[in-house]
Amino acid sequence: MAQLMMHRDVLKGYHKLPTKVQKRVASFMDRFQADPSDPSLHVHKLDETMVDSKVRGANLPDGYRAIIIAPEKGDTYLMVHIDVHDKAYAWAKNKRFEMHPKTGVFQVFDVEEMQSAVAQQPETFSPADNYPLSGLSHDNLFKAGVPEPLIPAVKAISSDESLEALSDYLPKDCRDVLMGIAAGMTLDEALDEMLGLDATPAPELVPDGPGDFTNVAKRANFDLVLVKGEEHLKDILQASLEEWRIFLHPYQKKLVAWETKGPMNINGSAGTGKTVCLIHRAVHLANHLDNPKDKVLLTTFTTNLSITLKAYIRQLDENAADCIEVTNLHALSRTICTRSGWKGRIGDDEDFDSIWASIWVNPELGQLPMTEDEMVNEYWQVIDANGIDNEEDYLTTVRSGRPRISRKQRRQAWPVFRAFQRGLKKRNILTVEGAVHQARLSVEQKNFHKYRHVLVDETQDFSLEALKLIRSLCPIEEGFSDPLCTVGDGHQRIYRTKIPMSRAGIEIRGRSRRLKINYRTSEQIRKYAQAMLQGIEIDDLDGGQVSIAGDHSAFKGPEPIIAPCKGPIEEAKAIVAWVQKLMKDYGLEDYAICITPYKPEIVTALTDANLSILQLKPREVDPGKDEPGVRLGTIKRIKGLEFRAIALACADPDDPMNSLAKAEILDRCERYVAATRAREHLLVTICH
Ligand SMILES: Nc1ncnc2c1ncn2[C@@H]1O[C@H](COP(=O)(O)OP(=O)(O)OP(=O)(O)O)[C@@H](O)[C@H]1O
Repeated sequence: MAQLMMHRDVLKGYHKLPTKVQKRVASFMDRFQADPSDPSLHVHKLDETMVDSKVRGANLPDGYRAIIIAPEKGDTYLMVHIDVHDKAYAWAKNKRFEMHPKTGVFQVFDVEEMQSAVAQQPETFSPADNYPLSGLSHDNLFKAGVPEPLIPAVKAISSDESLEALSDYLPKDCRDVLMGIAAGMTLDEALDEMLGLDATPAPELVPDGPGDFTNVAKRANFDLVLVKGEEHLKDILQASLEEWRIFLHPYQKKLVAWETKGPMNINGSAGTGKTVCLIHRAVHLANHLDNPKDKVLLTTFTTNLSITLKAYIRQLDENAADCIEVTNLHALSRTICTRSGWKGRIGDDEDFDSIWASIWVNPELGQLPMTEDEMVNEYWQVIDANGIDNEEDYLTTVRSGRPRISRKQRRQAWPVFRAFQRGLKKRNILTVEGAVHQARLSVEQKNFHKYRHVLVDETQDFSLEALKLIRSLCPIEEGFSDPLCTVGDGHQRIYRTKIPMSRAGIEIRGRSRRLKINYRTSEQIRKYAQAMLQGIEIDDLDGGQVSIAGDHSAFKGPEPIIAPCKGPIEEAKAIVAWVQKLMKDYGLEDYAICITPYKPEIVTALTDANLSILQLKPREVDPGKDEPGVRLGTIKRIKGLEFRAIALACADPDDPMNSLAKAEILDRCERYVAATRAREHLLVTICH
């Protein structure tokens, strides 16, 4: 029986096709797979007009045509395009559709188009000295996945500008590998890190010639999915096509199924598909559980993200979802404490203020080594965050990122901290971190079970205690495979200073991998956001530094707009004008636009302009297209969300955006997080 694979672009454009065409394509699937030569399907050769003789046309209603690529070997066919007759054939005319004989990746390319792009390169692109791509031989370019007919054109690339300009004409796999090499990787490193491919792929992964599409699904495939029939097509398309469910990058696929003996880590800048990887991995592990009683834990730092993940897991695989517990760290800690017999509650600011107040008025309070405010800060940042409950641990703890204090000062401070902890105990309350600490002790004392697999998102924001809790919940001592997978990004740490995972006994050395292709944000916004953190050493979550070499976005877009404004009224006006332009000129819906942080002047100006608004509340899901309104949210609230357009309202003279070099690292990272929520459009208002 024949197989029919569909291209990502066909599926992406499916809902825009006339209903009659959609219906015919759906019924076509089953009939074609039963007999591709069935004359009622009207599939015909187009030899004379097409550069590639494998191209076939299939008649659809209303003058539409599907472009189908027939194999030269095997019986796997590819449906790669649908449009009205003339447009469909014009699209296919000069293209070639081939499996790369070395990398085994399916590629679509147009030699003529590439050659004319090379000829039209501006003279301002002067060749760089010792440009890494210039040194590559014909054979190595072929090994890098460049299609043979494009090699002469690629040999003409001699600067980053030229690579960037020609990247739109290269198949994306070889674009990614070439970008890796241009950023300083060796060819083998680039194949591994940009594509997830071994330098010498296993023989079964290499096609038997460029026209052999057999086993495409098992290879490093970006864009093709095997559609088993009409029902399967419906399932793939659901309400709208969610590309992340169907089309993983080959490197993401590799990480999803990577079998490890110990904890593994995935890092990558914002928007590189870490969470997508984690969701797929959770489902993959749930589908391979040996014991039906075993459970997978998927946890996050923020409540908002855990709500989103729960929905995504169900969307991906209903059955697997039953074996996956999705919860955020604090809810998890509370559950463990309660199930282990604790009957208290988590305190709030009022409780804590009243305990501190009782300490400051105690006549026996000795001399303080710092101000009261500094003492309170020290408690939350050091004692609470590290789960310290005795003086010796406080004297020896590493206080990274905190102002220096002597051992004598620590000794003087400890009785105050002990008094605070006694105050908590007397009232039978825990701090949030205290609950994490109690939870860890409960698990270590075997009052709560371990999970078969644990997966963690937003690990960069976990405290040492939280990391220790995670460590205690996964079966590392038992020697089970894939005990823990952590995901995080040092660029996005907005709650605390860095803590190497090894300090919590989580050893990821040799099992840490980095994703480099940004799917969310245009290249222009990615570069702008990255520059906001220039000069800051970004860690790999384990005490090392990350390299952003080779990082790039999957698509391009307009440059971010920087608007200097004199005061909040002018800022609000600039934002309203920008929102109106996006809606009028780019057809953006109001719910696809978000303003952060927001101020009363902005709310008034939007309302006066008859624009509806929706304030994003903590712990409530963004209703998306179901509820209109320009979104307004704090930076912390919009972490984990994404929008087609973001306005970062930073015109207040005190906003860190106006003096980035002097700003606190956490503030800079917050602004990085906000900017990278934007897919296509970014407006930044700054102080004039
Ligand atoms: N293989 C893929 N194909 C298409 N889209 C993808 C793919 N992987 C991820 N995406 C999309 O890219 C966006 C970012 O993905 P994701 O949230 O997983 O990234 P992330 O690295 O976790 O981001 P952040 O750290 O900023 O939260 C999402 O819209 C997601 O659907």
